[in-house]
Amino acid sequence: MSLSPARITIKCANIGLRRLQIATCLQTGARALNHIHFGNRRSLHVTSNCRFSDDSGNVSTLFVPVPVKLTTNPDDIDIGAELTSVDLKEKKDDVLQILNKFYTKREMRMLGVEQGLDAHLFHQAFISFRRYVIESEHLPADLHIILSDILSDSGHIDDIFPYYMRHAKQVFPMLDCMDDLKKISDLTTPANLYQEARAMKRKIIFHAGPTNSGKTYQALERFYTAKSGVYCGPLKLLANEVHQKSNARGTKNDILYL
Ligand SMILES: Nc1ncnc2c1ncn2[C@@H]1O[C@H](COP(=O)(O)OP(=O)(O)OP(=O)(O)O)[C@@H](O)[C@H]1O
Repeated sequence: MSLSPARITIKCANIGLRRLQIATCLQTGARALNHIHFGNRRSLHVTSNCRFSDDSGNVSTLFVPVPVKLTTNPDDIDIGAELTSVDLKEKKDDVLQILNKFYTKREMRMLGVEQGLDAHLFHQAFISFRRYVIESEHLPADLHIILSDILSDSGHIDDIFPYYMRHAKQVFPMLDCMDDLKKISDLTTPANLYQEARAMKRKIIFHAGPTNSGKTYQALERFYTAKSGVYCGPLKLLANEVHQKSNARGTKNDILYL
């Protein structure tokens, strides 16, 4: 994106709050930060004495399962059924039994944990997987064959795991990038963030003072007269106000809502 005027007014919306919530939980394993608000124009207040509504205090409850599309076109060729001559829909109850056995196996849970699925995620992914298997018009051939083999006692229930996991990663795509997610959400050592920017020689003027003492006023006066600058504000209204005032004073700037 190219922004021609030298000034940009940014309104920081809620986009960061969920990240902060996840970050805090990932780092501390603590309860969610349910109240985050900007009390005045310069300070971010965080209240951390609230619990998750389910009271589990578990970061995985923050991840919302992605619905997986069922295969619903009955005209598509069911390769699995053609190869195995087994119609899984006719054996729905048996398939359900197999899936439920799979779900209750401790070894499967432990394998799940190794892949980043705690009890909550394992359960959520299983509900989606079971629905996918039972309600799809037909299944991918490999999964169909595995289930047919298990039904005929020539396969083992544990063989389901890779297919369950493949599904789980569709339901929870973050499973493939949990390490990266933890890294970018790491707010525990702010001094190590933005190393390139910190390496630059910069002059930082910190305005401290009581409410209504003119901190924003002084900073904005400097903003209006500087060669370039960015104003970041917590409210759309504030960003609009600064944007309009700045333009009215002949200091052209763009506004960007995040
Ligand atoms: N030197 C000044 N000349 C004219 N008006 C001023 C001056 N300093 C402050 N004001 C006005 O006083 C009001 C409060 O100032 P400002 O918003 O800058 O205070 P603040 O310290 O940033 O407050 P807060 O802590 O609530 O954010 C504003 O309406 C501002 O325009």
